[in-house]
Amino acid sequence: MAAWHSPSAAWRERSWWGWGWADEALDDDACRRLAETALRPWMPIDGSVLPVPYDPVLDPPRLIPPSIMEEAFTADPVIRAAHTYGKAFRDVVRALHGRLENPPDLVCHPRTAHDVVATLDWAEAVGAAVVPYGGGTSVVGGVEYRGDAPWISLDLSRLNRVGEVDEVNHAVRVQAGVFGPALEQALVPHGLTLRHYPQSFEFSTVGGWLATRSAGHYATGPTRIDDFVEALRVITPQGPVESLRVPGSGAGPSTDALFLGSEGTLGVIVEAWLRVSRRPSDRSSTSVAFPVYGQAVAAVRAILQAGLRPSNCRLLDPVEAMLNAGATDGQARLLLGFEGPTTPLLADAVTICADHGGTAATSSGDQGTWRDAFLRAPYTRDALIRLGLIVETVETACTWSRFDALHAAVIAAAQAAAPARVAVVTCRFTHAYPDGPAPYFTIITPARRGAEVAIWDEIKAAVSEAIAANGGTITHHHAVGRDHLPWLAEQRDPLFTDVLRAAKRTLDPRGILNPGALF
Ligand SMILES: Cc1cc2nc3c(=O)[nH]c(=O)nc-3n(C[C@H](O)[C@H](O)[C@H](O)COP(=O)(O)OP(=O)(O)OC[C@H]3O[C@@H](n4cnc5c(N)ncnc54)[C@H](O)[C@@H]3O)c2cc1C
Repeated sequence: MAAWHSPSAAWRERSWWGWGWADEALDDDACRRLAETALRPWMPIDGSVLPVPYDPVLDPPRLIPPSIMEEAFTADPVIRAAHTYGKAFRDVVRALHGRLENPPDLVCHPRTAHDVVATLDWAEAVGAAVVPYGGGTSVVGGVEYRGDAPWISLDLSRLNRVGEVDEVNHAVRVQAGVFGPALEQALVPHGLTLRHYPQSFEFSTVGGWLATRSAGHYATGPTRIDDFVEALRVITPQGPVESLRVPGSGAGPSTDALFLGSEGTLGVIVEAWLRVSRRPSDRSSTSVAFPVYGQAVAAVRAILQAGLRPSNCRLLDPVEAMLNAGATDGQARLLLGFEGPTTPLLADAVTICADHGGTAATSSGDQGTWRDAFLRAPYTRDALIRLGLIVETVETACTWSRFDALHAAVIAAAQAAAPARVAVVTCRFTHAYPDGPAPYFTIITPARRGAEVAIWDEIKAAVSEAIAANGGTITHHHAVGRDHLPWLAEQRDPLFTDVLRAAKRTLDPRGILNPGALF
């Protein structure tokens, strides 16, 4: 199999069909062991393992690269296959079945902003669609073109320079293709940190975070990427747009706000100034067990509303705590962490938990177990898919007063839509704010081989309806892409959609940028 350019400076093969590094995927024997030891007792599976396909065979590309930029383009089938989908369940299962009906005709790796301009000009001239691609970790069909035109996947991973680190103003200038770890490494010698990165950290890019308005690894905030952006440089088919680098501005609606979350439909983000902060001198953490889930929810709300801002505040329901933190006592777990001179703050939060019936652990063992399970989770997910399970996540945010009903409705909808009504549904808070949580549900259910995507789409539709009916957003941080469009229409005012369409017509009059996403 051809090597695919890795996000780091080194070359390492990334999986073209599944998550992450190819050499970290579970092999057939490991999948079988997983089936025997962990699954058989509670999931009806037959134990067979869907094979990993050989190198993909694709139709020949419909485009010939322009001679002046020939070296930036490739039609290598493995690279085209790798850029066909993102990394959602439905992406992995389709790739495993060899269903690569609409791969990009070409993949382009620009090295400069000028290359981006030239690629957009050329695409307009030949009538090709252009889909910006950062790390390709979208879980909402954000990097998958579903139209008929020939198309180019514009892979920005070679725009990978971390520029000036501005120690005076605590900011860094960074190109959009830089991956999270590379950015953090560049900040370490300056004693600085971004203190914000998505959980797909290793494989997602700065441009991807900005274009999707990713939410960070840390649970409370400021966790929205918007707060970290000082200024942007965006290339649109009509020319570049830049914003002014200032700490704040009341000069009308913000330029950055238009492009943050625009998912590659209005322009290609090529560079950003991001706000950074001093690396914390101190960290403290604990986990708190709660026999009553509702009490745990109330404790999280009380912590946030008391003005405490934990850097980690993840509430795992009892099933999530069992599967991912090894907690077999049937209790929920709150993983709590603070940064900075933190001991009194942690003690305050623990006191609030005790008032709600929580007991703090004497060691932070749960945190370590959970973190290890969490980092391995996408590889395990791919193995479970090969064993015939549907494993997928759904996330939202709602106000505290809506949470109980939304939580119950999502679980009921997933179970009712699952085959034979057998589904494990777990919930954790990835983020929590003074006015509400961001619940993140994991749904595991057996699939009929070959019908996985159709079954999942039914579950997803049922769950999305339940979210909408209970006042939740269709996405807190996974973005809209193509998969969330029907429910976006329910929550976004039509007049505002018209405003966005007008912006699209102005910046991208021929509609070449990521057609079908977000609108
Ligand atoms: C296992 C897993 C864990 C995840 N965990 C998190 C999490 O903790 N928090 C979170 O927020 N998300 C998470 N996600 C979702 C995803 O990782 C994020 O949306 C991430 O920000 C995408 O970054 P990327 O570089 O991979 O972007 P891509 O997937 O390449 O692109 C995403 C979208 O942005 C557009 N885009 C990409 N780069 C640019 C650019 N430079 N200019 C304009 N448009 C661009 C693309 O066209 C596409 O619409 C997770 C996904 C997976 C599979």
